[in-house]
Amino acid sequence: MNSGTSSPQSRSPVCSSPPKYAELELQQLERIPPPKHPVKVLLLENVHQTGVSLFEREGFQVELLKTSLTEEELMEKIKDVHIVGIRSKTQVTKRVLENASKLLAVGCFCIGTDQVDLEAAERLGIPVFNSPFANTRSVAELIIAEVVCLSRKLFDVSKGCHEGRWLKSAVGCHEIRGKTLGIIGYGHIGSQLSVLAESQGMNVIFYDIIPVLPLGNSTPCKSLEEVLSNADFVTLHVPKSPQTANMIGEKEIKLMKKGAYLLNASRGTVVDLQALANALRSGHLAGAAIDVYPKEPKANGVGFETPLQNCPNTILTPHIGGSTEEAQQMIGEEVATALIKLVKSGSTVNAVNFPNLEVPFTPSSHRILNVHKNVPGVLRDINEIFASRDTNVKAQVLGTTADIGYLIVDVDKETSEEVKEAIASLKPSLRTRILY
Ligand SMILES: NC(=O)c1ccc[n+]([C@@H]2O[C@H](COP(=O)([O-])OP(=O)(O)OC[C@H]3O[C@@H](n4cnc5c(N)ncnc54)[C@H](O)[C@@H]3O)[C@@H](O)[C@H]2O)c1
Ligand SMILES: O=C(O)[C@H](O)COP(=O)(O)O
Repeated sequence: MNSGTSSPQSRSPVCSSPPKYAELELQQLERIPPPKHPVKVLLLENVHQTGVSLFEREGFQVELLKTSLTEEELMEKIKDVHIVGIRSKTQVTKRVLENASKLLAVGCFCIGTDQVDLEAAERLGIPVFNSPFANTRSVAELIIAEVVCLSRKLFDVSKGCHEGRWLKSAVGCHEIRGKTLGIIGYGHIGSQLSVLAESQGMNVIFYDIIPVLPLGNSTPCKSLEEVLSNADFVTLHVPKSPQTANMIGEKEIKLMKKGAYLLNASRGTVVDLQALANALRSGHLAGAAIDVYPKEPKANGVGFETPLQNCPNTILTPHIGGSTEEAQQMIGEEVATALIKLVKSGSTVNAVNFPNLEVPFTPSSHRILNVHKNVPGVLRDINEIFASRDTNVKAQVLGTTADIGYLIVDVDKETSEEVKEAIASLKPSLRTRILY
């Protein structure tokens, strides 16, 4: 395993300018006193250097690993970590979270958060952050490229040339203009792709489980089946969920037009790859482009296997939909900024499993945070602790979910360890932290 403290990564010219988004956000935190204790950050899966630099600028101690870790490895490593940053591979399970008594937050440096047990994190008082659309454009562009490549059998003829075979032919090769792209899941990526596809002269139809605004001239369909039976290209942009598990299997592939193409850059659980391989080998489908797999290697190297290997006109990529310098830089900035804000100010804005709260900094205030089980009377008990110590509350904001309450309190006196202990010992308290 390649590891080290803040080991430098290769940087392209597009990433050398200072991150503007982060600058603006972090400037607002400059007046806040630094954290009372050293902050340890563990970053896995080669999180981009922009994130590393932002943490280091705050004086946080960063350890960056190139790969993901197994559950056992992570359980060991996370024990004394305050912030953990992952991408799509690392599974942050309930067991891992229960072993992370110092953990303040999890940062998913990607879109998907299905790799984290969000419910367990919430119940343990740990907010989880992601980057909801920084790699959207990268995925949409990849799909457009693949639609063209599949229509022209580009990978097969290119492979032929590399191997010394000249395979000039127009048979089965088409323009994409006038063809129908069927998008399953019309969220950030699906809708962005819709715009790009129409600009290439494609007709767009789509299916989503919620009502969404059809962009341009795209047409919503009433069912998955309607998209499958009418599209020349079917592309999947749904999240991993129990509803999307194996949503495309033998039955669904049979509904697709003969000679149609299937693309999946969402999650590997969505398509039954053996059924897809059968359809490609039988000639029912004319090609496929697959970026995600039910089981993906935890690090780069050899040994990857899928039933799609050597299927005709089949593009296989190693989960690189969001892997561009632009996307990774933006993700690094966005997620690191959210995590720094959480550490310094308690802000949970954009957390995916937590009440979203933010309280502006006011000089001469002292801030304490408390996460508790959402039961009646907690606020009364906490305020009683302050009142009995002649401490005046200057600002107090509470947000709740069904299970937890998150409280940010600003008071007029520096909070002592004794007061912190009194709050932390309340039965419903999950996590209590003095910020400044
Ligand atoms: N290959 C990559 O590198 C890569 C990069 C980014 C995202 N992704 C994956 O792509 C997924 C989609 O990303 P996004 O940003 O567009 O997410 P999003 O949340 O913006 O959109 C997902 C859409 O799917 C819809 N949906 C959910 N279940 C559905 C179902 N059963 N049938 C039809 N529609 C359904 C939702 O209503 C939503 O509109 C992510 O969850 C992630 O797993 C992969
Ligand atoms: O969820 C995502 O954003 C994508 O799957 C990309 O994940 P990655 O950062 O692990 O490439």
